[in-house]
Amino acid sequence: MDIVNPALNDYLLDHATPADEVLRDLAAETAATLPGHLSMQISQDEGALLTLLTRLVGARRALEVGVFTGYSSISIARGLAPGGTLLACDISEEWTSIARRYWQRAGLAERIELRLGPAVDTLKSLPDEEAFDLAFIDADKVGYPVYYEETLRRLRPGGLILLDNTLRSGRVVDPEAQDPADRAIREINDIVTADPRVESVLLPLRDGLTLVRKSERP
Ligand SMILES: C[S@@+](CC[C@H](N)C(=O)[O-])C[C@H]1O[C@@H](n2cnc3c(N)ncnc32)[C@H](O)[C@@H]1O
Repeated sequence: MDIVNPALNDYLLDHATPADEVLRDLAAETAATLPGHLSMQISQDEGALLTLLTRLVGARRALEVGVFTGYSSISIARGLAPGGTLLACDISEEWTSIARRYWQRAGLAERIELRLGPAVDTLKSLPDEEAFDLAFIDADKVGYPVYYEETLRRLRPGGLILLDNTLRSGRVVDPEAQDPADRAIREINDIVTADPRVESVLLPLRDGLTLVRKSERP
């Protein structure tokens, strides 16, 4: 199911900050070497939004769950405040080796720390303190409920969590869509909406992007 009319999609892409040469080359290399996985990469307008939101939050410490070949990590790292850093989690040595090359080329290698391994283990191994200003969650969908909880407890009040693919190509409203990822996305969408600790909105950007702001303490 197209979330947005395809012609409008093209128009939206044409009216966001364009990708620079590094991101264009990364998208081209991903398309050429991993064509079967290209849909995992975020789009140019979503990348522009990540940079913009990271700047708006004034993020110095960011977290990413799901790196792939590095498009979103570059987009986030570019929006960080001076001296800011990104902790990037993934399980794939192969895919993140491409990311590492592009982080280097973008001049961001010193600001991004890669942790390889199941993200749930990485998150649970982090100190239990409100260290992060912004987090982007874009890994295996069945993990979203636990990634959300482990991230929220480590997010500062006023910080932002971004959950990607929260429309699942429209499958969230198809009663016949019942695979584990479909169920997990419906579950996390319901959890976030009912969570008194946050305010949130699900945007129909690409495959759905949910913005979740952790409320200040009363
Ligand atoms: C949709 S892709 C991420 C796309 C990326 N954000 C981008 O902009 O190109 C999902 C990533 O999650 C990773 N992943 C899947 N299961 C994981 C897990 N249990 N722990 C950590 N990473 C995982 C995959 O290796 C893959 O790179």
